[in-house]
Amino acid sequence: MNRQTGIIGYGHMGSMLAEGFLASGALEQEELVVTSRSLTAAEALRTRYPGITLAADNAGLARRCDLVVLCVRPPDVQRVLDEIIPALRGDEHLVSIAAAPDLKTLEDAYPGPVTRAMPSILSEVGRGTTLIAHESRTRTTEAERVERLFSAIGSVVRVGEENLAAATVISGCGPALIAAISEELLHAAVRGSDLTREDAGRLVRETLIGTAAYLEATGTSLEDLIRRVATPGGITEAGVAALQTDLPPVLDAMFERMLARNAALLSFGG
Ligand SMILES: NC(=O)C1=CN([C@@H]2O[C@H](COP(=O)(O)OP(=O)(O)OC[C@H]3O[C@@H](n4cnc5c(N)ncnc54)[C@H](O)[C@@H]3O)[C@@H](O)[C@H]2O)C=CC1
Ligand SMILES: O=C(O)[C@@H]1CCC=N1
Repeated sequence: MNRQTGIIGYGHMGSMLAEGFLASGALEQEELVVTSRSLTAAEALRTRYPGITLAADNAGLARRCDLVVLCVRPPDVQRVLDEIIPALRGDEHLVSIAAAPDLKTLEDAYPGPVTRAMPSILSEVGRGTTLIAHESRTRTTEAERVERLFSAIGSVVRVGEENLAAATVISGCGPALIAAISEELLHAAVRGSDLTREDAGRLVRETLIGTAAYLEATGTSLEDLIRRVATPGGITEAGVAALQTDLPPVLDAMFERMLARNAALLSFGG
């Protein structure tokens, strides 16, 4: 039986997964096949890992692999499925990392085992969580193989598909959300003081990195961290109180918009 793993779409995520699976040793070079609309970027990977295969097209990749990971954007998924399904026997494991379509659509399109995996860019540094939702046809051995693969680049959390969108907001989208909030802190400091953008930016970045390191090293909860920094009657307390009053409706609206966007992607089938 063919045991090669295929990655279709060598963009931000596809390249991160290919690099991570190879660097961690989760896949041997000979076990990986990659294809994409343009193979230029993947050719650089093959220079470093000469044993990998670059397939000329998606159907060619599908014919070689028993595990196929779709790493294209939601609007491109259907076209890729149309190309690969005729080339698959029907027992290969199809894994989609796209925000859409949902498992039901994938399951209706393809008779074999199907899984949705939602990685995070943080797996590029080994610190991301991949959310995994398997459909009912996926057998334990197949589920475990996929989870082992993604565990090599970070942690894996199984979620029911009904919670995948909400969990994606936190883990998959989270790095961008935290970066956007940090950027707003930077802008507020520049608007409200004589700090230069460069100085405020450096402080925000160091504080962000330091906060993550502190949480990790001490195991402190977010709530306790707030208590440790916010001296009673001090300046942090004033800022935290402002955030606790004004942020919940902002974040509720953000969450709602993100889930609505996710639902729209799902209803277009991508
Ligand atoms: N960027 C992120 O942090 C995350 C993205 N995702 C999902 O991952 C998927 C990919 O996202 P990115 O890597 O950010 O996008 P991207 O645009 O960087 O990469 C997509 C790649 O697919 C290739 N492609 C497009 N059509 C193709 C086709 N017909 N055949 C073969 N290759 C094709 C493109 O050339 C490109 O290299 C999306 O569906 C997204 O929902 C999931 C979790 C996190
Ligand atoms: O923004 C997106 O749609 C993708 C899914 C999770 C992170 N990036």
